[in-house]
Amino acid sequence: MSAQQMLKVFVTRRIPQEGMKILKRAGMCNLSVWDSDEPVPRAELLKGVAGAHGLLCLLSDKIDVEVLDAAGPNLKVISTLSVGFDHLAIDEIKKRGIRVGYTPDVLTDATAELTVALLLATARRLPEGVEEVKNGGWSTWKPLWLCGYGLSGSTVGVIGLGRIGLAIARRLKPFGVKRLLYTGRQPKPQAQEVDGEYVPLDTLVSESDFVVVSCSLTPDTQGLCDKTFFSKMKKTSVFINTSRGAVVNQEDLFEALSSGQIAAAGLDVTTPEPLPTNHPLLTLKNCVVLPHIGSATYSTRGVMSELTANNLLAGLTGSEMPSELKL
Ligand SMILES: O=CC(=O)O
Repeated sequence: MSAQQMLKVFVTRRIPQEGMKILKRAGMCNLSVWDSDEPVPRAELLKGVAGAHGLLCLLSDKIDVEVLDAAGPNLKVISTLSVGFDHLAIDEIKKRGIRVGYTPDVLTDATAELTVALLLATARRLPEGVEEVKNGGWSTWKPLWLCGYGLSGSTVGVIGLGRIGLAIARRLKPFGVKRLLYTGRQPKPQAQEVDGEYVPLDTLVSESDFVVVSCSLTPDTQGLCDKTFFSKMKKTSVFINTSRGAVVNQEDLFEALSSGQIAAAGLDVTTPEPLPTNHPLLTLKNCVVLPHIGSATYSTRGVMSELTANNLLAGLTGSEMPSELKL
């Protein structure tokens, strides 16, 4: 391709080299990269995207009308290095005939694994235990010290039995889970594999010992876990969220945790991200907060970046994408 024919692509962050290699090797992109581990400032995003044919972005980049306008009519494809797409103004993107690539499947195992790790860490109070060892709080073996809750014989409720929800359920069942409840828009045939019982949300919330949120963020799920939701949970139950922070009303969660309405919470996602270090949730021993690392294994992030690059190239050439979001 001649220099004039090269297609302009803006990449909003330094991404794993696997993906960059694919983009460079394709020889059709005039690449402009925000070459940093930190998010691109809004002004730089608006500047960088101007005239672009392709945009490779992250879940922390809000791609709204302003960005689409700044890009202008050349923009053919947006490829996000994430399975979630709540950061994209989908209606507007669709209206403009822009295609969207995303990264389902390749991060399912890593995210499910992290969810299990967070659930166990929260339920068995691992961060508190580690802290006590370091600060001298470990005086002797005590029968009731640092007791938590176990999965064996428990009821687990999964909100959203999609790819990741099912992968979480599959991993939790062998711990001796007695009942596996789930909710969602409709019953899923694949729930059979984990003996999943499709129940109304209220039943799931009130009967589960562990409530695991694994749904996508939509207008229907925004703020779903609020005061009323937490008031229906058992006092001994544990709440886990590895989907999106905005599914939870954090003030109501703080109240539920600090009043003893629920036993504990483990969050890999918050609003905002990062959660300010003076946030009330961080003062609670029964709240374990992780910095949105669900898919963070070296290999998963490598494969995600490859898929993101291949989606982008397919969008630029008008061919079939490995993972296109149906708009
Ligand atoms: O949250 C992570 C993702 O959407 O990929």
